Amino acid sequence: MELQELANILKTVESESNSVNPNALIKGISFNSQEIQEGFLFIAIKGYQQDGHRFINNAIENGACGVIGEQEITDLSVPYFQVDNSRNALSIVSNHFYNYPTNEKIVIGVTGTNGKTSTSYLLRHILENNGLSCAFFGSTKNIINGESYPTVNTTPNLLEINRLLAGSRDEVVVIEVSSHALTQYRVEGIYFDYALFTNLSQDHLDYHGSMEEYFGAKKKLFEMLKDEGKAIINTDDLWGEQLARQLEDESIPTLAIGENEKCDVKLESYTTNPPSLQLKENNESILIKPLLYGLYNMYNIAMAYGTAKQIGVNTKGAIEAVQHFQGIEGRFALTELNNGATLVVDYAHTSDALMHCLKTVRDNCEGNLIHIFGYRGDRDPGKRRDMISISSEMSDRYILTFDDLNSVSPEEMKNTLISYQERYGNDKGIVITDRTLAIEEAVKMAEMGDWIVITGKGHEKYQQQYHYPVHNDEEAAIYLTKAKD
Ligand SMILES: CC(=O)N[C@H]1[C@@H](OP(=O)(O)OP(=O)(O)OC[C@H]2O[C@@H](n3ccc(=O)[nH]c3=O)[C@H](O)[C@@H]2O)O[C@H](CO)[C@@H](O)[C@@H]1O[C@H](C)C(=O)N[C@@H](C)C(=O)N[C@H](CCC(=O)O)C(=O)O
Ligand SMILES: Nc1ncnc2c1ncn2[C@@H]1O[C@H](COP(=O)(O)OP(=O)(O)OP(=O)(O)O)[C@@H](O)[C@H]1O
Repeated sequence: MELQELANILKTVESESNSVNPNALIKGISFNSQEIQEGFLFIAIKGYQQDGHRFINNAIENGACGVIGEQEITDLSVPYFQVDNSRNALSIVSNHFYNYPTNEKIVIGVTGTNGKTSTSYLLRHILENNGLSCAFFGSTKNIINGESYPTVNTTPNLLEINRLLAGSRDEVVVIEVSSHALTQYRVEGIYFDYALFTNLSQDHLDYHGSMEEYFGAKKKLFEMLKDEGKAIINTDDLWGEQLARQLEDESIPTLAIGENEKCDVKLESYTTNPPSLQLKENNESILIKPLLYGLYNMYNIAMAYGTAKQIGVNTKGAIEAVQHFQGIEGRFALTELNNGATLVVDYAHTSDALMHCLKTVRDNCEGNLIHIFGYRGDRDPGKRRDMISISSEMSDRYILTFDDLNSVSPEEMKNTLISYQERYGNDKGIVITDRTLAIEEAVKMAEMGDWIVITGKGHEKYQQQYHYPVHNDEEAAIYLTKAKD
């Protein structure tokens, strides 16, 4: 891509500059001045922490051959292109630079508050087991040509997506699409073949302001469907039902998943212990015996199954694949501990997910349920009261502890935990701020047949250092039960 093409691509004009070579070939793109190399294009983004426009000179010193930004700037030594929205420009330019790699693939976006990762993994597993290679972008990792790559965000920006997809031989790409990504134009310019909506419940209101705005952000995904694309919606969720109605008004084809008789894939019945799911599709009854626990996973399965069928997977192949799916790291991950207790490590960090997780444990646990959880620093405080209410109601004992503190000081989070316990907790609960000491206490309390449930971090490594030298919840519980012997 040549520098002089940019004005056309971005529908803007180049500002006056002393530039020597407007025909220069752009060798790479970055929105981080520190990653700029000779011949790269720098895109200045006004972020939430810093303003990228402040780093334009730094980018030029590092070799930028051109700059895109939102501010009016006239005196740069390289061509400058002023745009209304730099994040959108990043998507537009990266699509041109990499020659629209998503155009070659069946593109599936999965959104919703909970269940994006679970549904996406299930779907990828069904497709891969039925001969369709599938790239994946999500909160745990990205997968291209079967190779895993680390990720910072649930949804990377289009520059990163395109960079990885440029070398992809996969026929399908499944992308977990967060509401942040939709408001930050991270997937702008992708046209989706299928867009999935799992559910919506309170989260991220610190960012979106209200549930209506949060829903509005999620809805953007369905405006990005191809003309022949299809929405796949859990209509048992109230927001899902609303979305389906709106899309019907807009004549966007929808596949409804739920318990209602009118649903295209109907959840006829299910048992959670042992797990089994009876679906009805085109008057045909389909029995699936998955390895996954929890009613919520029956919905995740129905969503993934319905999508795979749309893509052309046959019923038998889809059922077989679901039945062999082993689960996902950090999502209702079960371990039998040395002391005879069962450990569940789960990523639940909303009140809805917590309710589903603890309900699933209750369905399976005959002994006591000991729950350990915390509140993540810098994340929506509006969900905290419901989280403690659910835990204090559904568990036999609970321990409030640290989750990632992010920018919050240990003292402040300690006071928050004590205050929530005093105001909304009950006498089943205690506060032990050090997460590993909290797990040690739970291990001491637990007897044969009890379940210890640790939520919030799932597969993730600890951000802070704790008393015991372990890196995640599962490791901590195993280490501490061994230590108890
Ligand atoms: C609050 C937020 O969403 N931040 C996202 C945003 O970063 P930002 O633009 O605010 O970054 P910034 O630090 O202010 O920097 C502004 C600009 O200056 C540039 N800079 C900075 C320093 C320098 O020396 N030179 C330079 O050029 C930076 O590269 C950047 O372009 O854009 C980045 C690139 O796309 C994201 O990686 C980053 O996600 C951060 C890591 C994050 O934690 N986001 C969370 C809230 C998030 O997006 N979560 C959702 C999942 C939610 C869910 O659970 O469902 C997700 O999709 O991950
Ligand atoms: N369909 C669902 N409905 C409600 N809760 C769910 C559902 N699926 C999963 N959960 C709960 O939410 C937790 C996170 O699941 P998952 O990682 O699939 O969601 P996610 O939407 O990808 O979350 P995040 O965006 O935070 O990564 C699970 O560990 C489980 O407790």
